[in-house]
Amino acid sequence: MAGELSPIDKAKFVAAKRAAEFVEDGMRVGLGTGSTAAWLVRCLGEMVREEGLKFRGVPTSTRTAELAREVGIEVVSLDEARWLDLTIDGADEFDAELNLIKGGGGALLQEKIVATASDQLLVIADAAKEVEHLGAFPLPVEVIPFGWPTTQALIEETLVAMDVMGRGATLRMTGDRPFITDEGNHILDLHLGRIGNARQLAMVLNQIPGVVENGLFIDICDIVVIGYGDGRIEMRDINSGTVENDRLDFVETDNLFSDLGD
Ligand SMILES: O=C[C@H](O)[C@H](O)[C@H](O)COP(=O)(O)O
Repeated sequence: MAGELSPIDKAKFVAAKRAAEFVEDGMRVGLGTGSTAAWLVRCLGEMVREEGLKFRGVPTSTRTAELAREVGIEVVSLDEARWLDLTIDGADEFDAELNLIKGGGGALLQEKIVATASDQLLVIADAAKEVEHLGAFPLPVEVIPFGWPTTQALIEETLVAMDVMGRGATLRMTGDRPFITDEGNHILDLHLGRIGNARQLAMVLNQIPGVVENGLFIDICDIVVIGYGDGRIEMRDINSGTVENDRLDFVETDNLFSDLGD
């Protein structure tokens, strides 16, 4: 139950719980991927079951789609929804301007498409995800399997030319096989350390043949809801410049906590 959660899970949970309050009847909502987004999906499922909330969710991965259906959310595809009122998703890093690194779970492509098709992107994160400069978290780049070593070499040449080489790129693996995304692609993780000009890097990477998308989300996120292990929540809105502080008391919620992980 909530009392048994680690501080990091409590932080993710309170951020997710607060963000779920943004969802209103009739909305079309993008549902992110990852452990924090899984908390959100569980919270929304509870609101559907207990409070009769009626909304349609567009998942950003097969994992999220399965969980959303499991908890009772009406799932529709982006093709059906076309445009979304709101997307709520996690992030691997965010900076003061709410630029993000995403894709630690390999879902960056669908996440970026869904976020860009939304009126608002709200990111939920524990406080440890905030950074001064993006790049300590390896930057995921989705590449098509055909000729991926050549694509990797081109990316590394580009990084050298931009003076952001770090420790180069590695192919993401699952056991002894390359990781495969929902779109059938591979992921190269770029170990950069610090990204000076994230906007420029995001654009340059997508020019390289074989690159499908990169995990830099620049000027896409509107609001971040930051959770802390003691129940505190900080909400920053980049458009209005407002910062709100709140606190959430933990309650026993068997339905939410019976199935940890994502
Ligand atoms: O591909 C995965 C996503 O971008 C996730 O939202 C991101 O990796 C954060 O995941 P988590 O909430 O598990 O830290």
